[in-house]
Amino acid sequence: MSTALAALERSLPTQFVQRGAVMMDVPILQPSDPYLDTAGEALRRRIFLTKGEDGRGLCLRPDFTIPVCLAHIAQGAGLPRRYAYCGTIFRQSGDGPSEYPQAGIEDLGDADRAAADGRTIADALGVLADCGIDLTIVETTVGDQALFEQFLSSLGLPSGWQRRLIRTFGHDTLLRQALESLATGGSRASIDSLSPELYELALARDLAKLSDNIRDRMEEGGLPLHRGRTPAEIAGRLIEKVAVAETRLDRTVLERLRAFLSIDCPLDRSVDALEMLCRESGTDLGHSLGAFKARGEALARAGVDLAGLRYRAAFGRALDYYTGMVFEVSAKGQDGPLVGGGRYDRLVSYLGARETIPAVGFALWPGRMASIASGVRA
Ligand SMILES: N[C@@H](Cc1c[nH]c[nH+]1)C(=O)O
Repeated sequence: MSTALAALERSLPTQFVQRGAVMMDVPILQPSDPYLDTAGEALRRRIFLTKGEDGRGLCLRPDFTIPVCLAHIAQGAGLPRRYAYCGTIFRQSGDGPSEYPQAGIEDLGDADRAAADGRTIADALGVLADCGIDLTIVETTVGDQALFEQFLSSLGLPSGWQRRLIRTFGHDTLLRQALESLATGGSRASIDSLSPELYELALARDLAKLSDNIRDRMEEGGLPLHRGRTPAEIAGRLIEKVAVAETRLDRTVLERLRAFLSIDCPLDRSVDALEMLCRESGTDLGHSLGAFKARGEALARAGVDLAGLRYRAAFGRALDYYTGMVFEVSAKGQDGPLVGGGRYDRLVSYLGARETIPAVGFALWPGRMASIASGVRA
């Protein structure tokens, strides 16, 4: 290990504790289901999977966010609480290494979401600076999953399309392709093999008749039996699929979506840009825009210069658990982020907590930091 990396790994826990976090150790071997359900396509493919003696799916931890939340639930600790970690994560990669150091802070249970978001970005930048990274050579990009979802719902797209677009958020190419098929009705191929009878019932959104028809076909053995899916569930999906395939987006709606996605400006100008778009297109971003503004103010109060951050409406992170702010810090000219993080308000209850727990965090990549750091500050 390089001496720069070893020095970083020694200093990061102290820096986290100074920022009010408690260090947490989590096992390397983790249950795989939470990752398979929430990690998003890009990460899912890179997970090292195995099985326990009892057949339970396990994996080598591909990040710390999920294990930290699971450990928090298991310990039943009080909230709010900031957890920190520094250790190895495992992600398969074709040519490069598959083990990397990762360190970070997860902030659980702070109901003041704007303040917690602001503190997260401020801490991420503060830690980089304290590790000897010149902040003039880094670029911070901020996006907002909730704002994107709110904008989609304001367009009145069928829910299947909204879900499809939400899944592509954070993958620029997939998002472009999805917009392309929305413009041309290009996803019809996905329903070409559907029988005319099923197609008509799905198009008419006749759930009862469609379910009956599917049940009959299943009983006759005409359709493969999907383990665990009822005829009504299959019918519901089919209705959605046909609606998605049949939607060709109205030009003006598509232009509004493209105009939103093309917003790319310094963060201090983002509220003006969003408000102008809303005014021009008659869109109401409601509560999400309010939360976005409050976050900007909290960031400024936390000492972050908003003019130095970039807001990109199409910026998302390729993990499915995010629900609000997402961000990355990268060194200009270097591949891969130094820091990545965001808000994930649904994850902790999904993992088993009884109540909804607001949560936000960031992870640092010490290997990348070591190659550009000029030395940890004493
Ligand atoms: N676990 C995420 C980063 C993160 C921490 N907290 C929230 N997001 C990653 O590995 O990219």
